[in-house]
Amino acid sequence: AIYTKPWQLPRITYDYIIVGAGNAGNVLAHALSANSNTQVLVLEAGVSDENVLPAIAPFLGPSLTPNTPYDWNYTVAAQEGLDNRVFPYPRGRILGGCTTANYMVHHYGSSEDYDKLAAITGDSSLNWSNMKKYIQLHEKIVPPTDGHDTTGQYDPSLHSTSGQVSVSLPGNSQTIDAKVIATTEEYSEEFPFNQDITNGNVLGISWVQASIGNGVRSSSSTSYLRSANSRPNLHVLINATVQKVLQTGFKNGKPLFGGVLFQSSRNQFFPGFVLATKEVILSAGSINTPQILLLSGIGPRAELSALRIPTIINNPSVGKNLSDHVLLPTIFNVNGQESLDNVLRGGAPLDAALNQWTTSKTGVIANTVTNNLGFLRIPNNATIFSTVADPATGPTASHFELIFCNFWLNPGVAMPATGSFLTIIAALISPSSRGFVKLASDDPWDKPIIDPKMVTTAFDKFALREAVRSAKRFVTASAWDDYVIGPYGTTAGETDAELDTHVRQFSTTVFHPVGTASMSAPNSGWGVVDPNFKVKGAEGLRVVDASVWPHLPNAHTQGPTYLIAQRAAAVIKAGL
Ligand SMILES: Cc1cc2nc3c(=O)[nH]c(=O)nc-3n(C[C@H](O)[C@H](O)[C@H](O)COP(=O)(O)OP(=O)(O)OC[C@H]3O[C@@H](n4cnc5c(N)ncnc54)[C@H](O)[C@@H]3O)c2cc1C
Repeated sequence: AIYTKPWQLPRITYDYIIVGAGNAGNVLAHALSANSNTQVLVLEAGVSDENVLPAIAPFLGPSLTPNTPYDWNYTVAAQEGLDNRVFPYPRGRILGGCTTANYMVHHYGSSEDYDKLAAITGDSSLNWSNMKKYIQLHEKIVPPTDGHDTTGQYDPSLHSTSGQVSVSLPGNSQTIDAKVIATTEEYSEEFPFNQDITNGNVLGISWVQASIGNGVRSSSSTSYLRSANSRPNLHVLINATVQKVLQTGFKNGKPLFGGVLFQSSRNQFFPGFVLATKEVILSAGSINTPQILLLSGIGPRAELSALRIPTIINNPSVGKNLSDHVLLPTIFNVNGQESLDNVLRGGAPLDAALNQWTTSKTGVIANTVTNNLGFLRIPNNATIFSTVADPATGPTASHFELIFCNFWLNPGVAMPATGSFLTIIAALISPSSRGFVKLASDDPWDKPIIDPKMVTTAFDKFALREAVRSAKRFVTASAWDDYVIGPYGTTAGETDAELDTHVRQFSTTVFHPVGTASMSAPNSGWGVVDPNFKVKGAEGLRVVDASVWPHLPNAHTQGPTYLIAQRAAAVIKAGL
């Protein structure tokens, strides 16, 4: 059941307490409560997702963030690599977490992302050949809402029809789709068609798979949580912001964390207190998980002491190693009225689209923001590799991604009042820049300092320049001849200096932070959790969310987080 007030909770002692009903947290809630003798509590800071229209209607999803009641409303520290700009850093604060607030692109990444994780941790069960089996438990592939023939657009043999989260091909075809696919035929060497990246090879241009079923969003809340919610042994408390985990004793000579303090609001005088007899599991995401660890006295001693927080476990890695995919719009002026810009400008076209979705769950609103994307590599003989090591997770992993959007998309920059646009987002997939999350104070209600240090390395600058050049080459294929008029604004830059200016002025985030509670080998000198997700130096405490990825996967991060959470559920159930 879902409770809204702390005093409604039927118990104060549970077997497992999960912090965060997000992407990973709801997978664990579903898996651990499957045993009716196991008492499970989930504490979620955010609000209910019920009847929140933009959380249901896919194309409205981007309006859930930034700066709304459903967002943690973070901003990044001034980014020195980006002209010291400050911009929003959205995170879902709602049942389902980021899976309720995200843009629904859904896939798992490169086999090399998992094989590298296995190599780093020394645990072969994290390699792709083992991890891909969790797709069966996780995913339920369903037909697109427009019912079109998907033959050749994906490989059914790689997918599951019996899991929890609905996944589908685009449900609303667009004018640019055929041009993208025609380009993969004309320029098949540089931009090959890849039928389905679920096979672990991401390189090439593909049809998007999205966490959408029957024209509505499928989140960890509408799937995993909803299907477990009637179990009497699963309690979920929303509006409950965890302040810290508490040491309740010692076990095996290590501090044991068996208690959790939470508040409904900053003004609540007595915090709520609950106890876990087995484990506390932090699934609060890449920003809030390190925040809670630090507030609990687990982190770099010098940083904690400066804020008068007693250090229980001195671990310099907590909050460090933050990395994120960089989002850089490359925008083109295009002919005609068939882009979606008129829908986005509101008025009659938007009303008609909303009406169609309300009555039939079809049309523009039933779809996410893109129908095609591609993962690409910088050539092996590129000059940059004579001075820096390749940061990709492997030789068949990518350096950048192109995402094709049939409209103006430039976060934080208002769209022009007239005109039609094509945006090819160039996303940096293998950044070598690393940043951090740290506390601003010892007050759990103060926002942490988030500094991803975007585009602060020579590789990242090089890769983004090449990504823009790649996007511009893409639209020189003949399919675009009568459509693309030319690059808009600073997308037109040709020289390195011009493109660097474009990068500094318009780069933001694809919202994929990872690494702040990195997984590493049990006895390595860095990292926060071991390969079984246990916090190093602690008893009774695990971290299971995107923060454990030591490197960014070649994917939008919900799919890899779902697989990691499935793995964690198996590990916990096996008593590892
Ligand atoms: C705007 C946006 C668009 C995105 N688009 C995509 C996309 O198209 N495809 C894709 O694959 N990925 C996308 N992502 C990223 C992806 O959704 C996330 O990386 C992933 O879901 C993170 O999972 P998580 O379990 O680590 O954290 P989350 O899903 O964020 O879950 C953390 C949960 O913990 C709760 N919480 C945090 N602190 C506390 C506390 N102190 N007490 C109690 N509860 C707490 C949060 O409210 C949240 O519900 C997007 C993200 C955003 C924000």
